[in-house]
Amino acid sequence: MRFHHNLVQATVDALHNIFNDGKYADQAIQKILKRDTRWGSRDRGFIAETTYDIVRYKRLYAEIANVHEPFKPADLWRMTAVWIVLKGHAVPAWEEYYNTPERRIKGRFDELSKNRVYRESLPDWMDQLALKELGGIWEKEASALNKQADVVLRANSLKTTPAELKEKLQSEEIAVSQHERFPDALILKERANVFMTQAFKDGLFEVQDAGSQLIAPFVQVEPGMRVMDACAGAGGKALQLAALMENKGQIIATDIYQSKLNELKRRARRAGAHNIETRLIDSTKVIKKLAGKMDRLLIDAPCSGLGVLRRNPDAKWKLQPEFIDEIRATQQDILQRYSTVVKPDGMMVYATCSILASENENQVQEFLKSEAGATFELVEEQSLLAHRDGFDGFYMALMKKK
Ligand SMILES: C[S@@+](CC[C@H](N)C(=O)[O-])C[C@H]1O[C@@H](n2cnc3c(N)ncnc32)[C@H](O)[C@@H]1O
Repeated sequence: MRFHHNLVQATVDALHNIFNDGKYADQAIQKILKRDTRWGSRDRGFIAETTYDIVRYKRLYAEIANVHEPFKPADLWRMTAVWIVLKGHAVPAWEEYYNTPERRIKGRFDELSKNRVYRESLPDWMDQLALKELGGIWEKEASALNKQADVVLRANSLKTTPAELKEKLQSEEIAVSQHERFPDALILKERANVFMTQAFKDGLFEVQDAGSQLIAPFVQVEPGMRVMDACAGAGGKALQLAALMENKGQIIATDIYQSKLNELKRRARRAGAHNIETRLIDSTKVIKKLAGKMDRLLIDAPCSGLGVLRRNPDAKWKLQPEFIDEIRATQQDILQRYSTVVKPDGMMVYATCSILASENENQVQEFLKSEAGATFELVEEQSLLAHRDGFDGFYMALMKKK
């Protein structure tokens, strides 16, 4: 493989923004990619994938390169040299790579790989917490969460079918495959910028992981129902709920951030979803007004995001144990307060993109034992794990109001 100095320089700059300035990896990469309009898709792919790879394996690469945070530019260059050697490529004869100790790098890799926290590049606290909660399967899950995630689309049934979309994408030179477990999902055979396609501009699909696509159907909505999507964010699940409801009935999408709800409205227009109404949660009144009125409630709760590390590897370095404690309290509070909107015989789904029992099953059990939860019964639980199911990690519980 032939390396280009300006592309590695761009990678080093992106890493600086992520590691030293605390920027989110996706945003830092998007910004760097705007730097040179002459870069083609291969160049862009190189910068994005190399940056993500080094973010994923930060602890391992930093240890091998013997560098420490905050990283100086020379340290980041050393980490890219480690990446090049471990990928089996010849190190370019550039000044930054002068005297790269290739044999030592390989030796250190073999030595450090015996220890999971280095091999899978994990903070100690995260490794211990996940081991405590997941037991023996953590080993395999940690490794699966370090694999690059597929790009998965959800065909928007308000406008198209998966078969029709597949053809349209093919005409735009994007090849996709289908998966029997995920009926609306199309998986890209090769990475591409799907947001540039006409099919996207026409609202024929959304980018949504296959695991995430199982949550809205789990809510068992029907056309004409009144449904609340309590933690709607920018609306990934709300748009899918609208499609499942064939635009009939009402979806009340709430969040504590107006900016996310604005983005939801924009996406809904593109998708042709007309039955979504957004409401900002800026006081307790919003929930009180809806008490006992909803046929269905979806709580797609804020969580640690440990199930989606393949997509957000920088979360390994940004997450703190205190945040997970706080988010657990928020999850229980949301369950307690929002569950009041469900009418008798109505149903509620609690979902997260976490793989920790303390954010999932244990939260549901705690809720069911509480006063608010005593009027609900658990119908079904489902969880997805990256190593077992091949997609992101998710949890969902369906509860019925007695
Ligand atoms: C997992 S994300 C939602 C993703 C979204 N449902 C989707 O499918 O794209 C969780 C959301 O909960 C919101 N949130 C956090 N605390 C909340 C609260 N107390 N009430 C409502 N939403 C809240 C966050 O702003 C965030 O958008």
